[in-house]
Amino acid sequence: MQSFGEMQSMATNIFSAYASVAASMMLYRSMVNDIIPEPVKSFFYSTFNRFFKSFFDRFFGKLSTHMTVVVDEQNGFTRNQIYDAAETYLRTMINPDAERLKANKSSKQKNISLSMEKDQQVVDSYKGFQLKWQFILVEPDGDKGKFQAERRYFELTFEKQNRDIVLNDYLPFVLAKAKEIKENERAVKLYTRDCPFNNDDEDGGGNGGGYWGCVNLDHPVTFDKLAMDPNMKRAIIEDLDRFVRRKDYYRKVGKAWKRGYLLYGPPGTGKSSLIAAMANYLKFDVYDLELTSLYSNSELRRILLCTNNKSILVIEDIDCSAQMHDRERDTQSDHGDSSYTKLTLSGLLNFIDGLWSTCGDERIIIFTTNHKDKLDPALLRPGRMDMHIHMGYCTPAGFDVLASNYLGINDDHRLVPEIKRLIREVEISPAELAEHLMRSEDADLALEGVIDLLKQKEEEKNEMLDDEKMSDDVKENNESDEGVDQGKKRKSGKIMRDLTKFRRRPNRGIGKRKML
Ligand SMILES: Nc1ncnc2c1ncn2[C@@H]1O[C@H](COP(=O)(O)OP(=O)(O)OP(=O)(O)O)[C@@H](O)[C@H]1O
Ligand SMILES: [Mg+2]
Repeated sequence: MQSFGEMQSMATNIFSAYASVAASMMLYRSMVNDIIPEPVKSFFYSTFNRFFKSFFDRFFGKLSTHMTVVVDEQNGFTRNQIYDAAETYLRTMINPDAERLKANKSSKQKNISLSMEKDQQVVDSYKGFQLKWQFILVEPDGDKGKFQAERRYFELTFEKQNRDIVLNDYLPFVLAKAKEIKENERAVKLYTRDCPFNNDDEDGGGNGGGYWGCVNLDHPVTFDKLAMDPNMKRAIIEDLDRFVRRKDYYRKVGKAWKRGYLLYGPPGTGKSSLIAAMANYLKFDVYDLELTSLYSNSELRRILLCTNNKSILVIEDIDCSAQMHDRERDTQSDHGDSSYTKLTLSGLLNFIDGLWSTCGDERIIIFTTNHKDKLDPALLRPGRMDMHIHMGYCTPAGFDVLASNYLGINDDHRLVPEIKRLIREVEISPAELAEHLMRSEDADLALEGVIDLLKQKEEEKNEMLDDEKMSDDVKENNESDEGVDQGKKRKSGKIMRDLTKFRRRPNRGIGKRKML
């Protein structure tokens, strides 16, 4: 057995032999350079270099305690997933003191990301040992490489004894981590049928052959910004979490990996905002489907089949499905063709339950309505929509969220108790409150404006109650007093008319706001 010193001197001898051979070759090269034709020369040089390189690699490789895994960008004609994952993962590991960095941003990303420069190294540690990543970029070789692409790869170097852990644990860990980073970086998209843009050029999918246009859904709303019942909010978040982690469970019970929500409540109570919060939370794209723009079940099927996984299909104001039945008659008369499949609510529901549910994964469907009572019973039958969520008028707890969100104040502000008292008395939507809270940057002024608004609503409510009481009294008198004169009768009729007029008055100040 040779000692380390002997091995070292042997290596030195071999190295000096290589150096002298290389020097002679240089001399020889310059002598024969002019005589030997180019193709013969290049064959000779490459064979020579390859021979010595593999000899030295093999010799010193045996002595080294480290090993290197090469992760090439390309795997034949396809991309190497480990390379892509390493690139993403290493972005988060780049040394803050690095002198050179590369900055990138694609249309799919929300923020700028950094990547490694040529020959840059990153040291990572995993389960108590260290690994070194190095990014290598080999540019094409002069004229010879005119038609070659540059070669990019990572070298991952670590101690040989950790080989199994690196291959079986560390690399899968890098793959999983990169997936997580990509999900977080990804901009959520809003797809609509009438959008002329398609900001989805990178993966080429998603626009369904032109059926959908899309833009980034840059809606800043998150669950903590939503004024709604805290228990309901928690229940929704838990439901979403359970849904996304139960892939295997859905498979096991033989159910499509889909979830349906029905959001109902008056205008301006946050139904559309809740959808945006769900999309931001799950990083799911949103497909906003306007049913009134469709004329047949087959058209509906085509566009629904062109939606991606991990998405939310939104059908707002589903109570307008009544119009679908009317349209059914219209199209029948227009086409005069009984084989033409008109768009019907049952067509939509059957498709969602049937074919659409068998293709694709992680799909959410959300219907919204201002009038749950007007909905077709088919939509409300048990099992159709998994969760019915009521978005109601603002509560005192909801006001705390709005006040902190819009004015940065909490409930120890002197005007807040009065506002909360009034909110308990009257019906006001978060949208209407939000609009008043934004009217001044001065919290006192904004809150005083809110108090005025609430007092006005309280007054109207009291007036209405008085009118109601009066009309009940008049009715009672009319019934009991047979000899009531005509003048009194006219008066009672007027009160009744006024009251009906008042009741029919639209919810003032609350416009129909479409957010998505
Ligand atoms: N619950 C809420 N929490 C926070 N802000 C809200 C809430 N509800 C409404 N808002 C504010 O009011 C605006 C309009 O609300 P949104 O469009 O979500 O209401 P909606 O229930 O969808 O109304 P519609 O029935 O008219 O579609 C939102 O952009 C948001 O600023
Ligand atoms: Mg809405």
